[in-house]
Amino acid sequence: MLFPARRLKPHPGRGVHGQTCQIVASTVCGGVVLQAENLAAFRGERLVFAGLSFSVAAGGAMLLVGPNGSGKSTLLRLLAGLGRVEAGRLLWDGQDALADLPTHAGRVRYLGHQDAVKPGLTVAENLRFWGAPTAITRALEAVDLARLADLPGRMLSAGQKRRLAIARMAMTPAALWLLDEPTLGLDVASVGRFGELLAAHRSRGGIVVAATHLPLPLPDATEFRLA
Ligand SMILES: Nc1ncnc2c1ncn2[C@@H]1O[C@H](COP(=O)(O)OP(=O)(O)OP(=O)(O)O)[C@@H](O)[C@H]1O
Repeated sequence: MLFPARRLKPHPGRGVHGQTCQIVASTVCGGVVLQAENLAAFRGERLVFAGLSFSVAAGGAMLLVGPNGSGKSTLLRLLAGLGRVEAGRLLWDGQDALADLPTHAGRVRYLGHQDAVKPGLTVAENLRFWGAPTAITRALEAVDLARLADLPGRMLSAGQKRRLAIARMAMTPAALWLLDEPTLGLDVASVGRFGELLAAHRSRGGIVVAATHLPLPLPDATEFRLA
């Protein structure tokens, strides 16, 4: 079902214009902005939200907050190119972000509720698709899992699985990190290490959009509330 944008009530979301891109590397180039204009989405037959508008600039972060069922995960899926946009537009650097889904997929890392750890592979083997051994070691050190590198994935605790998922996300450069309750199950030290990865990503001009009910180590993030 198509939903005419002009009938959708705008959401009082705030735009964000964060730092400019500091490093033009294999991640993000300067001035990139993620912009949503009057987005609407259904889940099943139900309109979950409509009229969502916001923007996040390179180096910026936005926290999606709101009660259970308000559509935070739905919005993240939509930003990842995984959901259907019923109305409105998602722009990347001024262009339709979803016109070329493979290109969009290449700029996105999505950390959802599932950690996608393969139980029969070791911790290190779980990352081997994503980089060379040195990069794997670095990524495991960043989440303090290096000493468990040879342990089968099935033997990890919930928090350790989440740390492995974070390591996988951080291994390959991508401009846009989409995080759904990323710190669920993490201990205090792991949240601190995750904060360092987030800061490094943002200092390279990366963008973070995160849905959460918990405090996140994202200084200066703008809140975007879903009703
Ligand atoms: N697979 C699905 N099929 C149909 N409806 C769904 C599906 N997944 C979620 N929904 C509905 O979409 C709405 C938004 O759900 P969503 O998961 O986006 O909310 P949320 O804000 O992330 O919630 P929470 O804070 O509990 O994680 C809810 O009403 C939910 O019942």
